[in-house]
Amino acid sequence: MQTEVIVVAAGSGTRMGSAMKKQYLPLDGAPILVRTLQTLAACPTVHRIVLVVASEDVPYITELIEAYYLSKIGDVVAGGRERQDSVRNGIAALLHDTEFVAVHDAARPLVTPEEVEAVLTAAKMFGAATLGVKVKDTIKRVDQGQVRETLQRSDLWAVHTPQAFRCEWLAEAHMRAWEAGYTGTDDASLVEWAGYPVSMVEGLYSNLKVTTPEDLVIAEALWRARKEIDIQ
Ligand SMILES: Nc1ccn([C@@H]2O[C@H](COP(=O)(O)OP(=O)(O)OP(=O)(O)O)[C@@H](O)[C@H]2O)c(=O)n1
Ligand SMILES: C[C@](O)(CO)[C@H](O)COP(=O)(O)O
Repeated sequence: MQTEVIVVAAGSGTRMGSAMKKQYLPLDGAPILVRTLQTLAACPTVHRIVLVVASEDVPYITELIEAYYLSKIGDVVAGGRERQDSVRNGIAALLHDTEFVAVHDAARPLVTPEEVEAVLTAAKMFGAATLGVKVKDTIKRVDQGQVRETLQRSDLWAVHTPQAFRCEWLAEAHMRAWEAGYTGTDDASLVEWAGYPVSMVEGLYSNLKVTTPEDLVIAEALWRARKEIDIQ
């Protein structure tokens, strides 16, 4: 059963506000993207990785692949304007016999092989699955500075990546969304919109998305703490 992962790394990292794109900033001495790719390559059920990057970064990515001996990277393709466009370009580069595909943010370098395997296992059982965590804060819906509603926290999950799918479900959802002009901030929402069920797999709070400068400080601390535990 062929399984591929699309890693989306074509964002501009605007909210990080750094001179270098956030996916290339160092995390314990190596670029965030490299940390992410090394973890995915270490997963036994991942056969091949499709890496989506900004077209101007392709020469740098080629250097990174060589310098860090990155394995399982089958294709490097150009990203699009929005994340959804980048995933769609990644889908076009999947092999024809691939049955299951996971989509992962380059900006989530702290994902563990166990999380990747868990979400892939759930997708193989149910067709589509996402990692997520129960929200810890109380969430309110606010409009024009006014609280309109306090949501039932026990129903709410913060959604992470990877998200894994039967390949034809993801491809169909993306194609239909593109035709209909439907947009979503994650791939599961497109698959839900296309009418397919999506299972939730409980992940770790540590699988944060490095988005703003404080996330990088937290990610670095978590990474080092994990390394110390591994050494002991
Ligand atoms: N056009 C885009 C936009 C985003 N991404 C990727 O999607 C993931 C999640 O996106 P986000 O964290 O929002 O990254 P950016 O879009 O780079 O951040 P910002 O919104 O702050 O510019 C990242 O790995 C990012 O590189 C992508 O491949 N193509
Ligand atoms: C896919 C995602 O990481 C799930 O949390 C998130 O939705 C990406 O969001 P962004 O809009 O690209 O920041």
